[in-house]
Amino acid sequence: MNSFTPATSIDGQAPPERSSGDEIVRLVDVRRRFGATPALDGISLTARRGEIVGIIGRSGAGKSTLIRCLNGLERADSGEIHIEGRDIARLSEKELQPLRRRIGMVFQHFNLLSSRTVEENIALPLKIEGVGKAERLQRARELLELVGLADKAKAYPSALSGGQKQRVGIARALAARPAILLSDEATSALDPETTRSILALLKDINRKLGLTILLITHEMEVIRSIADRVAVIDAGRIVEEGSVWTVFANPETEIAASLLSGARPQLPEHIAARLSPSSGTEAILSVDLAGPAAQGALFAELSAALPRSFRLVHGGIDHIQNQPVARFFVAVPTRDATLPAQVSDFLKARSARVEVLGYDN
Ligand SMILES: Nc1ncnc2c1ncn2[C@@H]1O[C@H](COP(=O)(O)OP(=O)(O)OP(=O)(O)O)[C@@H](O)[C@H]1O
Repeated sequence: MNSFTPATSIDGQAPPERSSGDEIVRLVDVRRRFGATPALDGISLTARRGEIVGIIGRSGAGKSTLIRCLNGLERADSGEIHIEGRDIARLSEKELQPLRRRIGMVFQHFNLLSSRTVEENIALPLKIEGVGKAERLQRARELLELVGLADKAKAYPSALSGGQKQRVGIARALAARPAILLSDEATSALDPETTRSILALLKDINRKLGLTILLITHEMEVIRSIADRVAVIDAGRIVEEGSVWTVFANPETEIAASLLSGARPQLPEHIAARLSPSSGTEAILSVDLAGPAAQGALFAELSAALPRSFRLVHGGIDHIQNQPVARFFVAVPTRDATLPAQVSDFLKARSARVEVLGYDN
């Protein structure tokens, strides 16, 4: 794990406290159309200071358009885009410049300049701002320390691994002390282990600097690891939004459930393939539980109340944002035709979501 200098040595101040009115980003009914395609079809979203908000959607959902509207590279057709209280939709190109510096961008393919050293890459945004050489190199060294690459200041990007390049990309994004870090698929080009270390770095930076992070991704695992809140975007609309653990526990839309499919237990394929919709010796039930409901001895109680009423087929308990999120698949014998309904009623009375998926023999 990397060692970090405290926030005070980076920004000269402690991370700010989060309060309910502390909105850094506020989008109100943002629309952007390309010909007949509504790329953004009325997006409303907020991010508070110090919050990590994940925005997830499939290819073509509107994520890139949303990013370009947020950083002022694209103009929305209508709606409001407030960054730290200022509506950028109403600003001229000149007025936009200083506001753009409030948003640090981290890219999927790092976008480092191969002809510049690591410290020069990090210092570049400050050079463009006219900051003196000594000051910007000092800042670059602080940031290299923060991202765990103090020994790579004089290296060129070609000598770095993908994970190290992304650390440099993150350091560069922080150079101008932004209020928001906009991460555009920052881990999509990295292997799983490097992904974990980059996500851990983003989380540490978020905690230590109190930085707001917007995490744009198509991977639920990324959201699961570090986001506080998630917004699911589809066809230019936010179709679902909530704290990460509640969306994982109870996805309300098909698109969210489908994006989640790799990140939570599914009925094994070979069992799913042979299920009959109407009859069999066992009913196969999915059982979803989360939060306080997942903390009790549910299956022990079920066993005591209805002996030999089920067997566990698959599943487990995850912990997301320190909340238990459980998903099990159970097989209930149908020799007593009322047993599946009895089991289902017992579990539902204890706040489980239960669905009969089909019948097996
Ligand atoms: N410049 C453009 N001209 C025409 N259509 C566009 C343009 N930019 C985006 N679109 C369309 O708008 C919709 C949203 O595209 P966008 O690139 O924002 O999606 P995305 O979620 O970022 O997808 P991906 O993950 O593949 O990058 C798509 O239907 C896309 O074809």
